[in-house]
Amino acid sequence: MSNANLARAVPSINRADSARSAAGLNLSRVEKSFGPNRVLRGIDLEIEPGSFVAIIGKSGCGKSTLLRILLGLDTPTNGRLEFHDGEGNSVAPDARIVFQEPRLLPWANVLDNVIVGLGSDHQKDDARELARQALHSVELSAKEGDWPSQLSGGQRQRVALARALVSRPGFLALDEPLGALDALTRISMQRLLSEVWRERGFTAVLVTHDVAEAVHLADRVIVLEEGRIKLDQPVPFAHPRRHSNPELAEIEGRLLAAILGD
Ligand SMILES: Nc1ncnc2c1ncn2[C@@H]1O[C@H](COP(=O)(O)OP(=O)(O)OP(=O)(O)O)[C@@H](O)[C@H]1O
Repeated sequence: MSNANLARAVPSINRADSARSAAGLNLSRVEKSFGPNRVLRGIDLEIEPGSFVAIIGKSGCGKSTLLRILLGLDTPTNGRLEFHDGEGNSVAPDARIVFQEPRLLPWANVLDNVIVGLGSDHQKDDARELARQALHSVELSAKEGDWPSQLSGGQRQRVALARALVSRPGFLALDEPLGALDALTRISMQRLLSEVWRERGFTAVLVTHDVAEAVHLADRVIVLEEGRIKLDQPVPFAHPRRHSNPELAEIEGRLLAAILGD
């Protein structure tokens, strides 16, 4: 069973309405240079629809550059990438991103901040309903009328997650989304992120510096080194995962050794 199918086999959460829109992605010999600086040096990567992939590696190895290319925010110098539906059909990119900083509008309340994620082509009532569903997914329904300044850091980041999810994207990029949170909030956000991913069924690509977080959330962890894939490590365990699982710790050790070159 593939990792994505293994995740889908978890019975407790219904993915039915969302898995149909999950997008897969193929990258073929993707390279990126900034002047003489060769940042990505030939990335071949297949990401299955509905899977959760984490990208880790030392600072400056090209993680954010790769994520920007996946999202179409930057173009590769060479190579190609293609979103697909898992059945051989190309699909238009339908991707959203969550950054380390929540980037909320300070003059809009929580509900309106989430509605922003829909763009302008929705009826008002429809938009409010979709935003309420997204807030429910991140367990923030009670705060819909609050201002961003009234929220904790973790709550602000949950609003940012709801804003990214409100349009039900098939592909979600996460660029260190939990990096600014304290350790305990971070752990509870990891649990929430895992639940939301299983509930909504999008494809997730997470850039993180936290190896334990990568192993806790992802089906597969990619170690980048100097713009190349050094290790492509499956994490073949069903969700939800316990942080204390010794098998996860073993994979974590393997990943750390790859990053540090031990
Ligand atoms: N717009 C840009 N113009 C020039 N160089 C860039 C640009 N964006 C990234 N780089 C360079 O690309 C390299 C990789 O940067 P990137 O942000 O992808 O690394 P990273 O692995 O995400 O690092 P970190 O973990 O520190 O966030 C760095 O040498 C950086 O200076």
